[in-house]
Amino acid sequence: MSQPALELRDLRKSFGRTEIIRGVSMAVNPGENVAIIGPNGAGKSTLFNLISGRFAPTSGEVLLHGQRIEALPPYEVNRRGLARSFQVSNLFTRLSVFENLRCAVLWSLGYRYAFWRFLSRAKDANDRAEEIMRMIHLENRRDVAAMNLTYAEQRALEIGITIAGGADVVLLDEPTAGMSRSETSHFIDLMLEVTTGKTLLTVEHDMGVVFNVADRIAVVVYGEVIAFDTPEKVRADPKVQEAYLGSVLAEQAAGGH
Ligand SMILES: Nc1ncnc2c1ncn2[C@@H]1O[C@H](COP(=O)(O)OP(=O)(O)OP(=O)(O)O)[C@@H](O)[C@H]1O
Repeated sequence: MSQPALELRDLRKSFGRTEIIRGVSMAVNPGENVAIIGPNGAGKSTLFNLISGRFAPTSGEVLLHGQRIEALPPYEVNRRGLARSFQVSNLFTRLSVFENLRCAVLWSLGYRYAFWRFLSRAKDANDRAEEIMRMIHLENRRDVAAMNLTYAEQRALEIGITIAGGADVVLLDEPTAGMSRSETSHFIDLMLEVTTGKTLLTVEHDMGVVFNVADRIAVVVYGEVIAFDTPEKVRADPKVQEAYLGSVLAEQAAGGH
């Protein structure tokens, strides 16, 4: 068995007296595509914040390729190969597609600290930005300001920015939120294409996407992972049906979201 790409060991987080993450342990294999689902307020975003270094856990461990990272700041976690996108847009709205990508590449290379190195390696950064732009199919929108892109294009650009530094573990927070059915299906294809070979964790509310795309699904309810298994097993799990899926699937079948 290979070493997990990402492992959580009895992770806990309290805000004040309230324990929000209540002993989460899970191991994600290299190249695996894991969806995290659960009711609003269950702690999914908090879990992402703990993994990506935005919050320090109250106790427990986070291991990236076997190395503990729970005490590291986000930029250091990022440097070690874990990147995260946000629910709220992370784009420089007045900069073009290409400029946004180039900023992300330069940032990931650490050139913000050394201007002379920046100059000597600027061509590499430009080449990499062009390459990512092609990967996310935005080469025809190269010089368009991010604020003038369609919503789906903005989300594609965000994925490009997230992977710009070459991270091999990628966390995406609600990547298809706010998209129409057809936008979602295009976007999922793109997401899978650009993250091929990478370990992918998504927080996702669209159960159609989750059950079609994920290798395994972690169900978070009230700060605990109550199930972490293949889509078939999670769907059939009575605990999951009772705590979450029963009501959500009924709601989505009725046309809600
Ligand atoms: N910085 C914070 N300080 C205090 N409480 C917080 C903080 N961040 C989150 N919480 C609380 O932790 C709980 C879990 O929130 P979280 O955003 O992680 O849930 P979620 O599963 O991502 O929900 P959603 O699906 O609505 O995004 C909520 O009750 C929230 O109010």
